[in-house]
Amino acid sequence: MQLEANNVGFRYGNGPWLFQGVHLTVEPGEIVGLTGPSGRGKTTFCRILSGYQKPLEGNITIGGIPVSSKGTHPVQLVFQHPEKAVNPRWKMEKVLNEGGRPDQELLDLLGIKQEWLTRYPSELSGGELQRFCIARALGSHTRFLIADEMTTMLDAITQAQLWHAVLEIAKKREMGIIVVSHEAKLVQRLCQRVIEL
Ligand SMILES: Nc1ncnc2c1ncn2[C@@H]1O[C@H](COP(=O)(O)OP(=O)(O)OP(=O)(O)O)[C@@H](O)[C@H]1O
Repeated sequence: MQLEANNVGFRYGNGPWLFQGVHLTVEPGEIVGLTGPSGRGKTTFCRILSGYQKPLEGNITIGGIPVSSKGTHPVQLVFQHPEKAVNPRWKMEKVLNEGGRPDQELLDLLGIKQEWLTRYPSELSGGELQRFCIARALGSHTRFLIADEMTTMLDAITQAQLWHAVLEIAKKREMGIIVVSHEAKLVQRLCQRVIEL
């Protein structure tokens, strides 16, 4: 079942249109890059694809059917700032289980240590926290993952480790991925095709 953006347009309030008439199709298992200059609306588009924001024009479908607003969204978004994506008052075990308990294999692949589970978000590094956000996004209902500058703040070794884990899971589950990144080399290496917003 493919993910489709059909003729999507959006603007904030009465401001100028950020984009209009955007078409995008992502097949299961496909890895697609999304680039464009800063401020063009990539993050906004990602939020629309993953159901956080309604498009003002057009719609988003999976397998030709509009995505239901009920239940776990099949398109999950991981973005650049993990500290903004977690409840600071929840211990990591609770954060992790928000989308259903991930299996141990996934936690091991992402290098999540048991001892981190009893800590609060403020007691982890950005890279450690991002591992949890990725694990949470990779729940069993996820069909498409959107990685919006997901590893931008990480060192090269951690970046490679996390992408290795995500690609392995994606391959196993035939999950599609949209990669948003300013790092042209990363996009080139990971993606089968790249579209410009
Ligand atoms: N909630 C909001 N209300 C009003 N304007 C907003 C809101 N969120 C974002 N914008 C504006 O919309 C434009 C697009 O923002 P967005 O974050 O989607 O762009 P982007 O392409 O992801 O940028 P970058 O590459 O710098 O991350 C920007 O000019 C931003 O200031």
